[in-house]
Amino acid sequence: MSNSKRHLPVTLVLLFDRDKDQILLGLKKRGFGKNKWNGFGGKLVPGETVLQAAMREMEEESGVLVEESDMIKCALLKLENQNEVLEIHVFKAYNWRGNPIETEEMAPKWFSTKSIPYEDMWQEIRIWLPQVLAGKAIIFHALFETNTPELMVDDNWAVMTDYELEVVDFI
Ligand SMILES: Nc1ncnc2c1[nH]c(=O)n2[C@H]1C[C@H](O)[C@@H](COP(=O)(O)OP(=O)(O)OP(=O)(O)O)O1
Repeated sequence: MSNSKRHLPVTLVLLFDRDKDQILLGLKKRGFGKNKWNGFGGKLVPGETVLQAAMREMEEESGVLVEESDMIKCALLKLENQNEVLEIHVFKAYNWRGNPIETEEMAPKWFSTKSIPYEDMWQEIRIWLPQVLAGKAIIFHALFETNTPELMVDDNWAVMTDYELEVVDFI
């Protein structure tokens, strides 16, 4: 991987109801990734840590509050194209406060972990999410070819050409 490329950190939070064996996903209503199901997250605002951004984006997009101590880092995704590297810091959580609500950005819905709508999600998630569902912590690095002038690795424009997935003890 080239270190000279711009690195863009973003967050992603996956909420799990262990009793029902369900995961909370949101249907993105606007902008980048519109009409895809995903966890909740986004870009950092200046001065914010990754963890603070994860908590803020979770609450803004779903109405659900996850305490810092309940955020469990479970994956680091490095999605690289010819221009930059999108670094997605993924947290899982089993405890939260509040009920998921529809927001301007996301429409939330609980899914059984056995019927995740992979066909309507980002192309890379079907590779790494099963590892997280199996309780593993992972580092995932994928290369994309894109014809867009800047990131993103939007699969309307980009094709994943290679990837490696490493199971780790701690991220
Ligand atoms: N392949 C890919 N490209 C881009 N983003 C993602 C993926 N896979 C993913 O899982 N994601 C995640 C990473 C983030 O959680 C979101 C994208 O964040 P985005 O909605 O652009 O950030 P916001 O800060 O919320 O931006 P605004 O929509 O408010 O402008 O998808």
